Amino acid sequence: MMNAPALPASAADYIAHIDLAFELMAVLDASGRIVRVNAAAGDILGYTPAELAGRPVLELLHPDERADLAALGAEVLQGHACQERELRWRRKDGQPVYLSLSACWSERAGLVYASARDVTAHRAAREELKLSRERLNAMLESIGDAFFAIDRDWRIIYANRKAAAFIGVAVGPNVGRPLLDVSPELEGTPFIAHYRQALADGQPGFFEAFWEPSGTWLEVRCYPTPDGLSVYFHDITAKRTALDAVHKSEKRFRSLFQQAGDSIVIADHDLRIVAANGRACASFGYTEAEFVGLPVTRIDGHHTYTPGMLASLRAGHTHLLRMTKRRKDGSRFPAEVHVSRFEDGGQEYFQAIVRDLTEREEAERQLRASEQRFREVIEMTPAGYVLAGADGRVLDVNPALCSLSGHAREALLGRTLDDLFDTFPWHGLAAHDAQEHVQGVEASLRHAQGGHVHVLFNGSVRRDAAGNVTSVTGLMSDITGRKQAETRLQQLATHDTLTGLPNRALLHERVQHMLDACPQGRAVAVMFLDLDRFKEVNDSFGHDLGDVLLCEVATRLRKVMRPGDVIARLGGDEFVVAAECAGPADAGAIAQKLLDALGLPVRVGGQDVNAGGSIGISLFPHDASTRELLFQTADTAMYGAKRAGRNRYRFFEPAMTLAAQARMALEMALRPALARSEFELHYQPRVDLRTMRVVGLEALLRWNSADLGRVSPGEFIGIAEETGLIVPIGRWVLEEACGQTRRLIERQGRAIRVSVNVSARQLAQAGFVDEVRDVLARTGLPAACLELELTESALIEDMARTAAMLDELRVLGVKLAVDDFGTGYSGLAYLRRLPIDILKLDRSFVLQDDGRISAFDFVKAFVDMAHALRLSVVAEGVETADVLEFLRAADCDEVQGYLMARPMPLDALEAWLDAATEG
Ligand SMILES: Nc1nc2c(ncn2[C@@H]2O[C@@H]3COP(=O)(O)O[C@H]4[C@@H](O)[C@H](n5cnc6c(=O)[nH]c(N)nc65)O[C@@H]4COP(=O)(O)O[C@H]3[C@H]2O)c(=O)[nH]1
Repeated sequence: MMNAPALPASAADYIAHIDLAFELMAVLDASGRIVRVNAAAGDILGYTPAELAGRPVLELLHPDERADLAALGAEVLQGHACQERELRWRRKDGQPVYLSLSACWSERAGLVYASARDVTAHRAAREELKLSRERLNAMLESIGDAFFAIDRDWRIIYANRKAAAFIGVAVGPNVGRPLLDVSPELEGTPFIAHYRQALADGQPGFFEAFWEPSGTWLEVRCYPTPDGLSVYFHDITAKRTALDAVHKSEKRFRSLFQQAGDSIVIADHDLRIVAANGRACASFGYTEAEFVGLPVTRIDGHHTYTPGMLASLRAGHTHLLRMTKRRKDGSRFPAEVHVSRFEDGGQEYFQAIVRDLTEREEAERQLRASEQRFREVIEMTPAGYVLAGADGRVLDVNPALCSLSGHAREALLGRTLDDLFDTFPWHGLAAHDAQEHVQGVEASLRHAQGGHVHVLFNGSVRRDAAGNVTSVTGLMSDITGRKQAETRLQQLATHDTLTGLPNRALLHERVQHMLDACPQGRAVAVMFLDLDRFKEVNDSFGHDLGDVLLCEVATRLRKVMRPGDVIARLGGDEFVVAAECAGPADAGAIAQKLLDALGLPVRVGGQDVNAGGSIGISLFPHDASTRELLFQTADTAMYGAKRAGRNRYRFFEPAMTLAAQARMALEMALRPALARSEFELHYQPRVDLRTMRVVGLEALLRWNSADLGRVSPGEFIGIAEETGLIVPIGRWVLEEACGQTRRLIERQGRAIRVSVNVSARQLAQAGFVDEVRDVLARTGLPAACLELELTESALIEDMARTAAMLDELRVLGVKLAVDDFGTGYSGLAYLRRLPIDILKLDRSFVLQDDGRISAFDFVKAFVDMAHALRLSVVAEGVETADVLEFLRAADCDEVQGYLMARPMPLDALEAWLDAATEG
């Protein structure tokens, strides 16, 4: 023991007392050296107090802890007391010992007072407790179930992770919090009710409940503990789902059983019914209760479950039977029964599924009746019917198809549709995507005798569930008649009915096609052909024979032209020919061939007639670049040919267009000419050949156009006739001629006959006779002084009507002359039927083309014949004395011509007459 400051006596007592303490108590100086320790140091550290006195306290400490103690010592020296700091010390025997140290600094004493409690055992126990808690936790974490514990205040004491996953109770942060704060969803659930119950009763609880938030079924066990409540819960969702499924399936099965469309009856080993569904009750008339215990024979029309069948059922077979079943009221019904056997719970059962066939048999009966009706309809229908399989082979036909095709039924069966039809309208029939139906398709059926029959085909296919064609049905009606009518209609619409040649519409189409296809360097010639003498033939022989001529012309044109060429008739005597050729030379050759063909005489009405023709040619692309222009120019060229003297062909020339334009200008000028008083009459005397006295005058129209100057009748009369202007002009001429002649007669004091030209258009006017009568009445000219000159063609246009009209004129007293006689086709014979007085021989009748006088005998015979018919003969265009003599010798009656006088105005004529009379 070191020298220590003396303690007061009471302190000695105190020390004695301290020595008795179990705790180690020590006094240290400021440097940490032990001043004094009590006796407990021996027990705790193994040192006697003497051994420890004077030693630095740090030496007693475990080396690891020295730094801590040094820091602690520094704090204590600054006046901070140290409380219960656990530090590891080392006993004298080297064993560690844990001391809980408290120390304080006494400023006054300049000493540190320290006490230390041996906590080694306590610390070991604490460690042990901690370990055991960790083991428990590990165990609780490792169990598959969820677990949590709450105290009596419902505060969470512990929750494993599983529990957290289930109820949202996280382990760490929520320990100590009230359960319902952490998981408010629990409120009002069976869980809370059960926990309360267990806490209240002190009895463990067990229940299953559904935990909505996680969608899980939980099996829950809760155990009251002294602290509160421990709760385990186990996820039984899978089990519950499986159970539910079983329940549901059972329920479904039950409902299926009950609601099955067929009756289901289950019988036990003794063949007594143990169950029957709703349908069975409805079908058989028993209630479910009545069924139970009923022997199956009560519902069977006859005994079904024979030993043989039972054995077969027991061998695992099922049976499908067609039988009669019996209801409770004894009535019976046909049924199809499916019988089987099964075991349940070691018991044997028989099940019968009974399908009531009453409706099906009725439906089958109706189907048979409907099939029968269908058969009858098919047999009777006039439409051909064919049924073929997927391979197109004929399976069935009706009599109509036999008669349509000319084959017997047996000959048709087994053939393919392709054999049957020339062209079968339905391609790819067997293909998956073949059309379901075809309707109104035209097809051509092969006939047994060769040839084919046009039919209108309707068909449909049948398919199996996989969409494959299983059969084909077709119905067809004969449309040969309709087809012929269509062809005929087509022919009529595109062809001329008389000659069978294409008409205008088809001509346009064909020529257009030719133009479109015309190769570079080639040409298309379009020729307009007009018969020169058709009108005369028609007029002379009538329309029927005119038609004969047209047909003959068509035939000849066909013969001349090649197959690819186009020949058409536009109407009347107008034909058009079109051909592809090299150029003008070819076209000319073709035209000449045509003219040659037309030049040959045609036998019409017992006479040879020379039709002749005029052809206008236009060449594509030289003359015209479009079809329209090509036709126009060919037409113009044709008029050119006609004007050039007929029976010839002319190529189109641009000048022709000018001529046509000139003609148009003439027409425009002619229209107002009458109103503008541009006309006047000239008169040409007619002389009696025997006396050479003037016996008459011919009134000849003259036009002094304000625009065009003097225009000769040869230029405008034709246009006036074509346009109909000749009617009012002719009326004016008649009135003017009659009036002037009456005044002339008055002045001359002798009868002079005036001859007025009347055109066919005038004669065709219904009121012509009245017009003549009125003019005579108005002008006062005696009817005998008026002679009407009519052309041959005007006379014979409508013979019957003309004859009647001429008779009326004759009755009036007017003389009738036939003008230009000899230029037409009329023979003398027809004149006998008409009241004609005078024949005016055309100049060409007397003179040949080259100016030579015709054969005397010919003219003489003609004049004699006219005289025999009591007709006087006037010769026109007498220019020379030779001709005059010739005519005199031929016994001609009167003459007219430049030799005597030219046509002249009235005043000049009067002077001429006066001079002649005087002469
Ligand atoms: N080369 C020649 N010719 C002679 C001779 N003597 C008379 N002529 C002409 O011969 C024509 C006779 O008249 P047409 O045959 O009736 O022929 C007439 C007649 O068909 C028609 N025409 C004239 N005036 C009328 C009329 O008022 N009404 C109708 N519808 N036609 C008329 O016009 C035609 C031509 O009349 P024009 O030019 O006046 O021509 C007249 C006349 O001038 C002759 O010696 N040599």
